[in-house]
Amino acid sequence: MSQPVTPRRTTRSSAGSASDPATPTSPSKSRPKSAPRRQLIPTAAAAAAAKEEEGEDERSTIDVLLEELPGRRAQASELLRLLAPAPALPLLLFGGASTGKTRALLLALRHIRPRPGRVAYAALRSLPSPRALFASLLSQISSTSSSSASSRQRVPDKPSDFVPALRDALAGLCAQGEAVYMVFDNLEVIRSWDKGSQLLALILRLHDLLRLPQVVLVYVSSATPDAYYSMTGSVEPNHIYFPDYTVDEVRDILMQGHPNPKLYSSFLSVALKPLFRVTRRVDELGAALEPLFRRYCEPLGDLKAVPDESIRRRLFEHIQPHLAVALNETFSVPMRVSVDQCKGGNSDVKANTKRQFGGRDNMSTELEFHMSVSAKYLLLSAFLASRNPATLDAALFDSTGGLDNHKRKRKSSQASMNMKDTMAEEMLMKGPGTFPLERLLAIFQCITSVSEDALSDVESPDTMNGSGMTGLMSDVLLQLSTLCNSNFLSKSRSCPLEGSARYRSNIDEDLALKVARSVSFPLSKYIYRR
Ligand SMILES: Nc1ncnc2c1ncn2[C@@H]1O[C@H](COP(=O)(O)OP(=O)(O)OP(=O)(O)O)[C@@H](O)[C@H]1O
Repeated sequence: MSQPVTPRRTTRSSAGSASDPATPTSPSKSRPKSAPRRQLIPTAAAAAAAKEEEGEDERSTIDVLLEELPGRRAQASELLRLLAPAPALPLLLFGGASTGKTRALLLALRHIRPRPGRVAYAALRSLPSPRALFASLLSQISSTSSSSASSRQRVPDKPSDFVPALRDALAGLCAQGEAVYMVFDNLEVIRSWDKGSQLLALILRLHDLLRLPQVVLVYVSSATPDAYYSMTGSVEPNHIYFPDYTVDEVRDILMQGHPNPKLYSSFLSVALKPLFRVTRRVDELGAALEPLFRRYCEPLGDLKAVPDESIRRRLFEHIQPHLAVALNETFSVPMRVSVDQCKGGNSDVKANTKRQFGGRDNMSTELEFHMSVSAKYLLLSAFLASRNPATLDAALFDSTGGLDNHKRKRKSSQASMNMKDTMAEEMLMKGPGTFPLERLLAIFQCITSVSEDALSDVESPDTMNGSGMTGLMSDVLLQLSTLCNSNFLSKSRSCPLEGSARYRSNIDEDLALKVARSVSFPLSKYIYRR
């Protein structure tokens, strides 16, 4: 896969006459004026030189790093290039969930080998408040800083007090002249905090505010550089994009270090694609595939056996029904494990913090982890039924259940603008509408029939008989009552005229889009907009 490569920006060692980093606490006063700026961070350069001398060893550690990051070769090389020697600008790693940003960064830092205590890592998902963030960073820095005053200091409550406290704590470390890496992982979490936008702007301006060139700020986030830097007015950081993995990359990741690669590869050729349509997240896929692989191996006496064509066929037939069930089941990811493998150096600290992951974006995370595929489709159907006027159902779905763009276009061009405006206004005033069970089921059937049929890959061509869809429909009523109990839908009392209950969706468009994304359903095409 071709990856975008970020051109390297000026580094401190090459920056020459970049802005004066001197601060009251900086060692620059004692430095002879003629000293080149790169001497401020001699260890990075020295380490690089020492590493070069190591020759063979060095090459092999880079190879090891790249091997530990299948699908992220370009990003890993770029990380190494941009992290050492310490760059003049902050670095932003961005991309979707579970695209390996944290893993790549931790492995790269392990490779760079900053001295102990020279990485401060804030796992924002595990930090509940600004104060907890301040405390975490200050304690990590102060524990190694020689400044005894900074280790005794109070944890600031206000962001405005945090910056001087941080500078004070960092000054001790920077005086020793080496790079200090400060990482903010899952930066977007800050937005959800009280007055989060202000704090976020401040965190992103730390580079300007601290003016300590030895401090390398690394931001890890799902948001793009423009999203953050448009609000700070600061210079754009160096950035590295982590795109979603392709199915082949996920296969390489999952195959890593497997004791029986031939057997596992034949299993993945059957099981990975259908699950990949439900989620692209490596951690979720790993968790969902593990029990399936045990099932797959059941008919085998010897787990070390290399399966021939006839065994593969037998195993395929054995796993097929389990796969269909798994697609409709809960995904559960017990714990993030990547950082476990990043043992050694400073990454242990980070591993622990990362594993405490939980936190603030629970709602969407829980959804991704614990809602079955059919429940997701049902929720989407309910959202559409509440959101769209019933009169548009016929135009939105064709006779085979799909979205008939042509028909929809013709219809909408026939409808008068006035009618549309009134309808849209009414919808806005009334909020989400109620709908009967029959309409919900009709929409459910339509969208499940046109969605990228998640079950098609499970069925071999000669056994394709729609049994998967029957499975998807079979527990709909049960799912419906679960969704009502969990307050995603509400059920009103029976309508005196119709004599049956009506339902209403309680979720907003953002959440609906998130659910739709997780099953690759093009929801926005079905949402009525004026
Ligand atoms: N290239 C890879 N090789 C091996 N495992 C990987 C790779 N990429 C991701 N993973 C695994 O996927 C999970 C998530 O990875 P990681 O935490 O690095 O993603 P992330 O992009 O930081 O996610 P988020 O934005 O949600 O924090 C981890 O368990 C990690 O081990």
